[in-house]
Amino acid sequence: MPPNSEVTNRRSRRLQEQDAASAPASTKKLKKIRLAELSQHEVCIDGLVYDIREFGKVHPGGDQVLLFGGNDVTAQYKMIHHGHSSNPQHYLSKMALVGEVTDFSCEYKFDTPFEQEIKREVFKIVKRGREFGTPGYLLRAAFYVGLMAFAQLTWVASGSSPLRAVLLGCAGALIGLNVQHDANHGAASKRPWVNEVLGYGADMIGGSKYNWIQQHWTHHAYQAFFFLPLLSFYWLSSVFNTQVLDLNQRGSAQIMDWSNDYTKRRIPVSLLLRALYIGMNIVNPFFHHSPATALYHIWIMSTVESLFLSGLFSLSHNFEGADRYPVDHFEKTGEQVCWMKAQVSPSASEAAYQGGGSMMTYKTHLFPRMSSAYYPYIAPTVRRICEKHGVRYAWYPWIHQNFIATVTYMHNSGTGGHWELDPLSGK
Ligand code: HEM
Repeated sequence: MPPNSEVTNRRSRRLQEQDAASAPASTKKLKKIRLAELSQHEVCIDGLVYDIREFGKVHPGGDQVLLFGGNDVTAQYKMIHHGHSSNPQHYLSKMALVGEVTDFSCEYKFDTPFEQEIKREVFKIVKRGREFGTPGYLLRAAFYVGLMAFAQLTWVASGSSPLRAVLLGCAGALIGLNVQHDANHGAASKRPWVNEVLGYGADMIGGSKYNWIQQHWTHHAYQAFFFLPLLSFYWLSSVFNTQVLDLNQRGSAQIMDWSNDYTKRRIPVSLLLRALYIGMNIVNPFFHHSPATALYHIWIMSTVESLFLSGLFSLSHNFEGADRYPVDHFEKTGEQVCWMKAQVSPSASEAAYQGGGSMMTYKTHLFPRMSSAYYPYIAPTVRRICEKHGVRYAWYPWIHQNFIATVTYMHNSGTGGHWELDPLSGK
């Protein structure tokens, strides 16, 4: 998804302007650098610089951690590892501390009473270390993979048809929502290789695993800035997205620098998978039908997949009263914003869960490395704690309620009805 460039530019400007006078005294002997000077093997967390070259070989989540090299990953690191706040030094000491950043700043406050209570209560329901895909989830995933394989094989071997187009479109969307999403969150399984393999589901439906991860972890860390669903153009903008050529997701590149060797090594496999996708799904129909019929079938398949996927994206992030910019308070006052509250305010909805496991947005945003199988079980607890802390929790038990809130939101966007300033006069 393309980001709101004005907002992200504002953020990076703000970061550049900050001065980290707050560096811990014990780190005085470490090298001092600016954020822009991080090497591709280094990450910054809370203003400290860690070399992750060796750590990449032993990281329990797999070597994918190297994808983040060269960046400030404070928000990403904290949100991905729900358990580390209890004993941060224990975990951080697994990485080689090499320096400190002089221009570090973070708009978020972590480990707030709200965050602590949600974690405490949720981990009474889900055992820590067992938050990955349940046998039920894996069975469901196997079904969706089987459906996709069947839909793809019949499309290729027997030729496309309107019915097969609908089947392939639906199967692709279900892979996107239920399989690759959990896998690329590192939540489908405790075994990194299972997540690694299932994550390629993104490439099987016309996208790119690595571009998706780049966009998605940035969306999670700064979520409200990164959600503009493209509705029926979703498929077109994925399949013909040239960002697969260098695996550098331009939208998130305004915040993150993805150009490192780890990423570059993934380019050949991503290109191969994209060529395979185009061969099977776009070129193949022309061998079976006239050009007009082939295009008609491709249009049905792509529209079904796009509307299925982006319809749910829209429902879960765009609704009446959604807070599009939860770090506004930080911008205006310099006071950090509770990260977990910022995750709740721009997300909805229970309803979208009906169409796709990962779309129960609060939960995927609060616990990104928890399997979507658990979301319905933790939902009442999260809701209760939000109510207790006065955090707005947009809850739509029925999909039509969510739909009405989304249409109202879009109407207001069109008319400028919920703009802070008059869109024409700017006053
Ligand atoms: C943002 C960059 C990341 C950094 C700096 C980082 C760092 C760490 C550290 C220091 C640990 C503790 C290691 C230990 O106890 O031996 C850890 C554990 C772990 N990481 Fe990461 N990680 C990152 C991204 C990821 C990603 C993207 C995933 C999966 C999607 C992931 C999955 C895990 C898992 C499953 C564990 C073990 C369970 C836990 O401690 O929560 N990490 N990581």
